[in-house]
Amino acid sequence: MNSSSSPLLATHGLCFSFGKRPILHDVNLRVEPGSIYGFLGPNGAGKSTTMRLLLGLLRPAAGSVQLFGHDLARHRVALLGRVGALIENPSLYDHLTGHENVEATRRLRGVAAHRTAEVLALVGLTDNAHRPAREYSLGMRQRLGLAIALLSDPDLLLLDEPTNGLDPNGIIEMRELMRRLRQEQGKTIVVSSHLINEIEKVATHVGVIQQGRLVFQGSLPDLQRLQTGRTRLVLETQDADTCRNLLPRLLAGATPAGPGTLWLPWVSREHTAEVAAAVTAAGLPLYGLHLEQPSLEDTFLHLTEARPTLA
Ligand SMILES: Nc1ncnc2c1ncn2[C@@H]1O[C@H](COP(=O)(O)OP(=O)(O)OP(=O)(O)O)[C@@H](O)[C@H]1O
Repeated sequence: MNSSSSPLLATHGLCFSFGKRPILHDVNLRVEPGSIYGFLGPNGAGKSTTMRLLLGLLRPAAGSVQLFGHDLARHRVALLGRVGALIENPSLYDHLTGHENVEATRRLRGVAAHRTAEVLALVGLTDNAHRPAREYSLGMRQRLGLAIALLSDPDLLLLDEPTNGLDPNGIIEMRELMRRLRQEQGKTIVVSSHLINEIEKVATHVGVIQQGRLVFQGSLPDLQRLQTGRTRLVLETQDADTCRNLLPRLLAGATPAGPGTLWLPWVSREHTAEVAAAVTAAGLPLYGLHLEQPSLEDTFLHLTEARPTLA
């Protein structure tokens, strides 16, 4: 991550507890301007709680939130004026049309009248703007919620699981919308999810939270490099234990993965050749030797299962 530019959003040692129960521990987020920051973590990891802290809806037990280089606690109103949020399902008036829903908030917030048509166009709802919201699909409701969040033309968008419950089409539309908002409107977006496969399609940067701790933060290529680093060599033989006992030095790092299967961390082509030669020389059958690269999802699960060391 480019550490020379100043982040648009940063948290410093953010801690939070619900009553006596600690929920977030020393979370240091860093979101660069113009990025789509995928905030990933399994259910209950603390994503929504973090989002609420970023919006000043909860007060940290320790640590601070900086938005646009300023302390949120000290300049709450001014800073949050530059943030749009979609937290949970948007609360809409079902009997009003999409257009009327946007208008209701626009008037309340004193935003210029031309913004209504603009935000409806941005989220692709112009053609359906005059239908009642109760006729909208979940995806359309989410986009209407986003339109409302965009009214004041915020620099930063905080979207908490915006694709939750959407059908595949709705997910694609939301993803394309996020991309467009970044590329054409210059928005910075923090989007939470529990699905790496979803986030890797849209995010430029990723933060992984597990049990209230940030266990990884970096660019998407950083995460992909971590995945490559977990490539393993799969050795198929008659009996994995015998093989390990006969070649203790060479197979010291091997993990049994089945009666006749060993996993080894991948080192090099030469090492692979050495393993093949040694197994054969020891008189053991070599049924197979191949490389296996874990999926990004495997790497994500590994991160969220392992204890934190990478943040
Ligand atoms: N109001 C509350 N009072 C007490 N505990 C809470 C409250 N809200 C959330 N929690 C607990 O805080 C932890 C973090 O919850 P949070 O909603 O932030 O997780 P999450 O990562 O957003 O997961 P999910 O996707 O399931 O919402 C969970 O263990 C949850 O049970």
